Amino acid sequence: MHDFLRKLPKVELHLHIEGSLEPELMFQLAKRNNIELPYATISEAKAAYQFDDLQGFLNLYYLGMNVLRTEQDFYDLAMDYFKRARAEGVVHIDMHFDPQAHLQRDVPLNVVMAGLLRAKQEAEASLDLSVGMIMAFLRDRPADEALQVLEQAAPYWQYLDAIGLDSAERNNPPRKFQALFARAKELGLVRVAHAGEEGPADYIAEALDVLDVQRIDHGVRCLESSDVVQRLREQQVVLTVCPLSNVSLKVVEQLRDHPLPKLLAEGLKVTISSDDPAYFGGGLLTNHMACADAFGWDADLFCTLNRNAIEEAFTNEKRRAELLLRLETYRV
Ligand code: HPA
Ligand SMILES: [Zn+2]
Repeated sequence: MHDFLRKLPKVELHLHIEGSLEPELMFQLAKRNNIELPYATISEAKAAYQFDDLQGFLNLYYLGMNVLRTEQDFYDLAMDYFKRARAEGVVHIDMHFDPQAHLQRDVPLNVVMAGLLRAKQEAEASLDLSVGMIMAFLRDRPADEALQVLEQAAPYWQYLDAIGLDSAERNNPPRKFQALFARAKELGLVRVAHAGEEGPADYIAEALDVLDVQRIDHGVRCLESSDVVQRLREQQVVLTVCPLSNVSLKVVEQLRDHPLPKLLAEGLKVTISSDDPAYFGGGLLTNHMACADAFGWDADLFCTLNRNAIEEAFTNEKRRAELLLRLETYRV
């Protein structure tokens, strides 16, 4: 099965590019930019990646990205991940990025966008990898700051596939960002949001009702409400489930306890993603392999999960048709 999964054309809809920053690159960029790291060695950094919850992870995630300063840094960050993912058989990535986390450190939006867009264009031209762009807003920051950043991003609206909502979920309900999401809708931007990772099932319903999102990132806690499950099933709202992330952040104790089999049994539109691969023990292939080991899934199921992801990916219809064909050809 592992060999099948390695070659399977895989698509991930939920990846934070800043969470793909491997300690090796973090050390290189720290040196290049003359920045002191809180870790003496690469192995010390890796050893620190033990989390009790989402907040524990976010603290190190925001610390790590402090090495990102120049356009070249953002290009290197993204291209490093794109090459690694492509070598693992990934053919499309919808990439979240967190402008507020960089603006707070006085890294301007044009630096972030120029680096990421250059990497995207190069990946699409030369790596046979398509990339969607999701500008994410930090839900533990003020709502009016998010609105200002969206307005400030006007020159880049044309390059965005969607806006997203991430960071600390508890006590930051979707409704806090009603105005932001209404503005994004007015601009014709697609909307997605993290909901039901650490927050309750209510937040999933609220993200659908108040933010009018097209996707739910994570969403695993939907199982706590049969109403929410029914709704997700009826509307076939895609869930971007991140198995190894959920284990690392103790949403579940171990992968065998993960609700993925239940989500599938409920008839939900499930996909698999890596979330923050540098922090959670591996990329999309590793997540697939871990699920194969934990749940004994067959090839058909993995094809279905990736077909779901292709159907929902932020790409053009030509690329979508090409990826669907490639998946079907691989299956037989
Ligand atoms: O898993 C996550 N959840 C919420 N916010 C995040 N920002 C990066 N990764 C995550
Ligand atoms: Zn996430």
